[in-house]
Amino acid sequence: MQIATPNAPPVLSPATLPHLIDALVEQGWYLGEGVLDAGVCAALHAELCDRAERDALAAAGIGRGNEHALRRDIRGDAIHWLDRESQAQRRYLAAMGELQHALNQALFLGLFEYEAHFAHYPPGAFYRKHLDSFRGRANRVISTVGYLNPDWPEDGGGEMLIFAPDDPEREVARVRPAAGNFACFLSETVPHEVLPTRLPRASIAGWFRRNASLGGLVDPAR
Ligand SMILES: O=C(O)CCC(=O)C(=O)O
Ligand SMILES: [Fe+2]
Repeated sequence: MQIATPNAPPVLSPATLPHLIDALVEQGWYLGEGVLDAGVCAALHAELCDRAERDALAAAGIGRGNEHALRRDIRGDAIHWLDRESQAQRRYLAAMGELQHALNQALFLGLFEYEAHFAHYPPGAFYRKHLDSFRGRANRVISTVGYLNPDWPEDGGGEMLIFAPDDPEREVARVRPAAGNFACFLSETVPHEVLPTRLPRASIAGWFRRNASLGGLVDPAR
C-alpha cells in the first residue's frame, strides 16, 4: 500500500482515466496534454538533468537479455531505470500503480508489473520507428511515456509520432515532449518513433507487463 503525501495532488489526474481507457479500447492509443502534475514533472526533470550532467546514465540499447545491443543508428538516448530513490519517482510510480489497477479492472488485462526508465535524448538523438513488444513473447502489454521538458518550443523537434496499428505508414498522432503530456498505447501493435530532437529531451518510458515466464524459461525483465 502506497502512503500518499498529505494533500499532494495525484500525479495523473483521475478524471483522465475513463478517457484513457476508452481511447485504448477504441484506437489502441491515448494522448493527454497537461495531464501530469507540474511539480512532479519539474522534480523528475531536475533529477534526470542532474544525472545527465554527472554522466550517471547508461547508453540505451535494443533487445532484452542476451540479445541486448547498442545501436546508435536506431536509438540515441541514455537511460536510468526508476529505483524509487526520490519522492518524485515514488509519486510517479504510485500513479502508474493506480493506472495499472484501473486497466486491470476495466479491461481484465492481468497486468502484474511495471518497469520504467528515465530517458535523456541529447541534441540530434532519435528513436526509429519500432514496436515495444513482439507478439508471441507476451511481456510488455501497455506502454506509457511521460514527458518532462518545461517550455518546449515549436521548433524543438523530438516529437513522438504514433502510427496506425493496421497501417504502419500512416501517422495518426504526434506529441510534443512538453512537461505534463502523457502517452499510453498497446505495446504489441502500435508503431511509434521519436523524431530527432534539437534540444536535450527528457521523458520516462514505462511498460506494464504480464508474467511471461513459461515452462521454466526465465523471462528477462529488461
Ligand atoms: O520518449 C518517447 O517519446 C518514446 C520512447 C520510446 O518509444 C521507447 O523508449 O520505447
Ligand atoms: Fe517505444
